[in-house]
Amino acid sequence: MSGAAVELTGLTVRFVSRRRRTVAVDDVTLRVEPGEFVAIVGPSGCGKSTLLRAVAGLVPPTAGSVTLLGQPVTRPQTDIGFVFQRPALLEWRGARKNILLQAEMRGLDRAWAARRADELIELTGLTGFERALPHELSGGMQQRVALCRALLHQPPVLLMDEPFGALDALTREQLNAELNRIWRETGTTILLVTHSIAEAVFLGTRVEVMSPRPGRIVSTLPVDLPVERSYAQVMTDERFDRLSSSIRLLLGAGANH
Ligand SMILES: Nc1ncnc2c1ncn2[C@@H]1O[C@H](COP(=O)(O)OP(=O)(O)OP(=O)(O)O)[C@@H](O)[C@H]1O
Repeated sequence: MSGAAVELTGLTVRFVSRRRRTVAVDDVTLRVEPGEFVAIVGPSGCGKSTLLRAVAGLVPPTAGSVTLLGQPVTRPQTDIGFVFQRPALLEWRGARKNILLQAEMRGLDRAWAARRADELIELTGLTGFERALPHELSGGMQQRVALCRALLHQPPVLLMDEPFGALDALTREQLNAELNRIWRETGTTILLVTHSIAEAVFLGTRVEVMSPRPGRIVSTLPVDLPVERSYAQVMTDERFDRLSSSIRLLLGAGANH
């Protein structure tokens, strides 16, 4: 079927080494429409990162298939954006130059890339810190730089693997609110892996809950909250409580197996 931003069909990923065989992802079928924000939660080691890596073409499926914008994924995908838990910035380059690295690697038009970098710097509140080196930036600001770098080439799909896991709770909330705005303003399709139930519900248009390894999708929960979200509003919304409790229950139930 065409039209999906990402489509996984019976995706299974098995790792085989001399010592062990691990089924990291087991028969996952998932369709993500353009513009959706899908949050993926699951117990540690259940295969969430492997699933994202399969979408990026960094891990080949053992069985099943992955398509990105209707095309089969058979090699590392260069059009997508990827944000990891650690920002992985070059220590000797300022914020703006770290963002522009993406343009240099892709040979993008320099004037276009410079304008785009400035837009993103403004969008993420980094104005005034363009020349600051990574060690002069807070963890939250470093992650903003990584986000700008991932968005520079206007990827249709952004993969995020626990991007705010290393940040303190307040910075995390602030970045969640910013990510909600960036997602709305750019229309990017986002797949986010997170350990935080609150983050998943706050950001997602739906939450996919995975089982302990071998990772399967045990439940899909649509998030029936307005597209534009503020923490203060969402945290007091009874739909947030209801969804969070359901997810907690599903994760707890899974842990007993
Ligand atoms: N390249 C690899 N080679 C062998 N085994 C791997 C490889 N990558 C992941 N695994 C194994 O696959 C399983 C799933 O790992 P993965 O990192 O996808 O889980 P996760 O849900 O993202 O974990 P966490 O939440 O702790 O980050 C783990 O048992 C892991 O040891």
